[in-house]
Amino acid sequence: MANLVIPIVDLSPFFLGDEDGERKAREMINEACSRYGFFQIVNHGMPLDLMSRALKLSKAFFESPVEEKLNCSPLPGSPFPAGYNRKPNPSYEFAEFLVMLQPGSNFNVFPAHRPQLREVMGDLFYQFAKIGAILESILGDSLGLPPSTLQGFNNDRNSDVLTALYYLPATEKEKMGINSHRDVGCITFVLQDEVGGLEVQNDGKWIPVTPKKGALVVNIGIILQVLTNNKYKSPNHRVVRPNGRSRNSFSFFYNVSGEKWIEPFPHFTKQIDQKPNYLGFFYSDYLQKRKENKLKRASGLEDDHGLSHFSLTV
Ligand SMILES: O=C(O)CCC(=O)C(=O)O
Ligand SMILES: [Fe+2]
Repeated sequence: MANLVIPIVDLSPFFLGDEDGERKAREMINEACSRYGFFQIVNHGMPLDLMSRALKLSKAFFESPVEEKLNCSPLPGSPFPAGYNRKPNPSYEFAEFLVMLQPGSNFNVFPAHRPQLREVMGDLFYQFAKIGAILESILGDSLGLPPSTLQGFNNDRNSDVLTALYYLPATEKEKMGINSHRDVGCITFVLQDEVGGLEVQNDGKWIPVTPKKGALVVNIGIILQVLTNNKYKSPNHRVVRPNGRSRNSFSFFYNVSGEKWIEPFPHFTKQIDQKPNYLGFFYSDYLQKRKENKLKRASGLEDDHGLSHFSLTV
């Protein structure tokens, strides 16, 4: 059986105004989102030296003494765990992460004597948000939506989140970095180092998302799956920790705000005579359901990512 490979899409036609190239890239993206919900992009506009500097600086932070890292613990009263977090050990998964909200948020916590890390994450945040806007417009066109439909819907950038992640090498007993999950939000971008370990589920099989220098991984979030009435998939993915090496990565969640009402766009329901697969819901209600389900998962009960609560088809 042929090995399944997550497609790599060259975005340069969109910067060069090459219409034929744009059309081909859109077709590839449309196919990738319908089939896998995952693809990689190259020539996306993010400076390559920023990408490698960011990976280097975050690795140095995670490899610093634990007291230094704990000094960056989330502030009391923070609505979101901005700052340094680690999963309790032993746990069913293992990763350490540093969460950043919008640059300028009073809840952001960075190591005081690593100003370069703050700066590089600020730059990364800005670049990811820029690519998010570009990609959102490309996705809207791939989906055949009227211009600016997605941008008009998702026009508040205050809920975007950047996370630096660090995975220790696998041990004899444990090799899961992040368990199988689907991402919240609209679009997730991942910048991974060269080590590997990210996998996406397709037809019950786990497919590696092989690192490619200079590439960013794009992953469809649950909200886009609902808005497109399942035309685009938000797939399960996980990180398996490598043997003998640590791994580091960044994820950027191009999110929607909690007050947003989410329901399938009419373009994918009544305009094409299809029944909606989901009830409408406020995004914050979905996040609450997801949290409850995560607690169930931690205690070994089944997890359904909170979405089945709003599903009309299961
Ligand atoms: O570290 C990675 O490659 C991906 C992490 C991930 O899936 C997430 O942050 O949601
Ligand atoms: Fe994820």
